[in-house]
Formats: sequence, structure tokens, C-alpha cells
Amino acid sequence: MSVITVHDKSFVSYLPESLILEKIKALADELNRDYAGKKPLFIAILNGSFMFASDLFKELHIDAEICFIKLASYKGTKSTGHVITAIGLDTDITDRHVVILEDIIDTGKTMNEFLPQIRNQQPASLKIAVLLHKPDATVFPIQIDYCCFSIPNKFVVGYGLDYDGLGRNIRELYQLETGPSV
Ligand SMILES: O=P(O)(O)OC[C@H]1O[C@H](OP(=O)(O)OP(=O)(O)O)[C@H](O)[C@@H]1O
Ligand SMILES: Nc1nc2[nH]cnc2c(=O)[nH]1
Repeated sequence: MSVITVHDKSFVSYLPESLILEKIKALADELNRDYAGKKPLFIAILNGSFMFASDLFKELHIDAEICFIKLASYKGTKSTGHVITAIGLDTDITDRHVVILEDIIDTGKTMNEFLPQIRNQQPASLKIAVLLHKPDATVFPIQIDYCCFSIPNKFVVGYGLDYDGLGRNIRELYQLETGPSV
């Protein structure tokens, strides 16, 4: 087990890159089957999902489009409770098969605030695919359609996820040594 320090906190190794990529490949296989002939539109939520979205999209072999929006609510290891849309949606999603890509659903607040905006635009279908889900931390009821890993309620960094701006470039996932995230 390796330990790293990011800012003032210690994190221990949790999910190796090989396992993350294996799960993403399995998810892509499922999406290739479920969305064949539907030309889905993937909406990736920046910043945290950039690595997940990139690795997943490379494994899709069907006709598919991707666009990006930027939502943010975390400061340090805690949710501020306010979800800010820093870059909004610039693509018409009416009658499109939409799949939202998120790195993590923790409290569920971000998704809970974003989903009504998407539903208002009447997509043909709407599904959510996440790399990580913390079921014990989720307080807003979100239906997650595709999930790579259910994880305990501990703050994680790496593979696109940050602690106060740092750690996104770490290839594997690390977990805070002690304590819950919120
Ligand atoms: O379920 P929740 O408790 O709302 O947490 C999930 C959100 O938190 C992270 O975003 P963050 O606000 O850290 O922004 P970032 O992606 O730019 O790091 C993550 O990317 C999700 O969007
Ligand atoms: N980096 C990071 N961002 C989050 N946003 C919500 N939960 C988390 C988490 O555990 N780690």
C-alpha cells in the first residue's frame, strides 16, 4: 500500500489504474450494445470527469458525440452546497439519446440540480454513467444507470479527481486515510 500527500492530507492507494481501465472497458462494451444505431450524445461534467470521459470514449465503436459542461460545488474535501454552472450546454439535446458522464456521485446534489435542466429540453432518453458512487453519502435520490465502482464514504483523489486543485494527474485512485468526505 502506498501513501501520498496532497496539500496537507495523506491518501492511501485504493484502485489501481489497470482495474479502473478494465471496468471502463466493460462499461463501454455495454454502451456499445445498448446504444448501437442511436447516435447517443454524451455530456461529460468537467472538471473531474475528463479522464473517465476520455478513456471511455476511446472504447466506444458506435456513432456517438460528446460535449462538455462545467459544474462545481466542492471546496477542499467538502461540498459547499451551491452548484455553480461555470460552462453551460451549447448543444441541442431535444430528441437525442443523452448519457451524462460523471466522475463521482457523492451527496447527489450536483446531479439533482442538473438533471431538471436536461429533462426540460426533452431528450429522447436520459441515462447517467458514473465512474464512482458513494451510496452511503448520497442524500438526493438519483437513478444511476451505469456505475463502475460503489465506494465507501471517504474522499478520493486521482484519475481526474482533485483535492483543492491537485491530484487530478495521478493515474490511480487514492483514498483519504481517515474520516468521511462530508
Ligand atoms: O454528488 P455531489 O456531492 O454533488 O459531488 C459530486 C460532484 O463533485 C465533483 O465536482 P466538484 O464540485 O469537485 O468540481 P470538479 O469536478 O471541477 O472537481 C464531481 O465532479 C461531481 O460533479
Ligand atoms: N476529489 C473528489 N471530489 C469529490 N466530489 C465529491 N466527492 C468527491 C471525492 O470523494 N473526491
